[in-house]
Amino acid sequence: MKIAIIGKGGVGKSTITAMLAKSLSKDKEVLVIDGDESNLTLNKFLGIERGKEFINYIGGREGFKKLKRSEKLFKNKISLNDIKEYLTKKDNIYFLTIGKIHDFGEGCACPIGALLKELLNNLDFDGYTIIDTEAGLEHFGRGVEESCDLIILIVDPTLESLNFAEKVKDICQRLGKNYYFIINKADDETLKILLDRLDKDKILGVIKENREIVRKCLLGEELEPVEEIEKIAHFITSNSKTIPSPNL
Ligand SMILES: Nc1ncnc2c1ncn2[C@@H]1O[C@H](COP(=O)(O)OP(=O)(O)OP(=O)(O)O)[C@@H](O)[C@H]1O
Repeated sequence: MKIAIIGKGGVGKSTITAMLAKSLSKDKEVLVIDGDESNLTLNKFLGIERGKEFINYIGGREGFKKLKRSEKLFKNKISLNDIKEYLTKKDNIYFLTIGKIHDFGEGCACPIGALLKELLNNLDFDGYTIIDTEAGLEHFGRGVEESCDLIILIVDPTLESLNFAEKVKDICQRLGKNYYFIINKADDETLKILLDRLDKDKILGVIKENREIVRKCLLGEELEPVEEIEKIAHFITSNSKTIPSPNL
């Protein structure tokens, strides 16, 4: 099962990816894919070393430029064994980083998005794959979610997140993709407003504003799943073959 974690900048995508991965890994192996070209914290939240960037598999940016437009990046299915030199692992969790922007004038993130999409389309892995996407909606434009089974939008208490939720609902319904929201960082007052504005049957869970998460994130420490994440993971594991479809 492939799960894309999406949302505007800073809503808690990496935080929730890490906690959800830990929780789901009690059920099956998990592959966490860092598809965000700028953020360098996800592996820390998982307590895993960062491995070699997967973009090197196709010869880096230079290799990507040499590919013909119509050329498929992968001719066959890709197993974890095929890409093992790029993976790091701890307990039941594998970690893969697609690529990062390292330098001024290096170029856009298109190769990273294209590689991620092709990898997901060809991935042969029986566990849970969780993709921490870059902030914003560009990944939809690139078709990264093409092969994802579930899209989880992280919503924080901002108007921008609510607008984002409308757009995601519209795109997912047109694509026939299963989508849910997780509300993050809300307090009692803002939660009431969010619950009023979002489709209730699409809310997977609510993670309240949590000072311990703030402290651990600031220190770059490993995160342990909060109770609400355990409940969300339980919902996913017990519905993994039949996650209810959106009302199209
Ligand atoms: N439940 C929470 N309560 C309070 N603060 C939180 C919570 N979840 C996340 N945060 C704070 O939000 C910050 C940003 O989280 P995170 O890096 O996961 O966001 P992101 O959406 O992945 O960001 P980016 O868009 O930059 O990739 C964290 O460093 C943490 O301080």
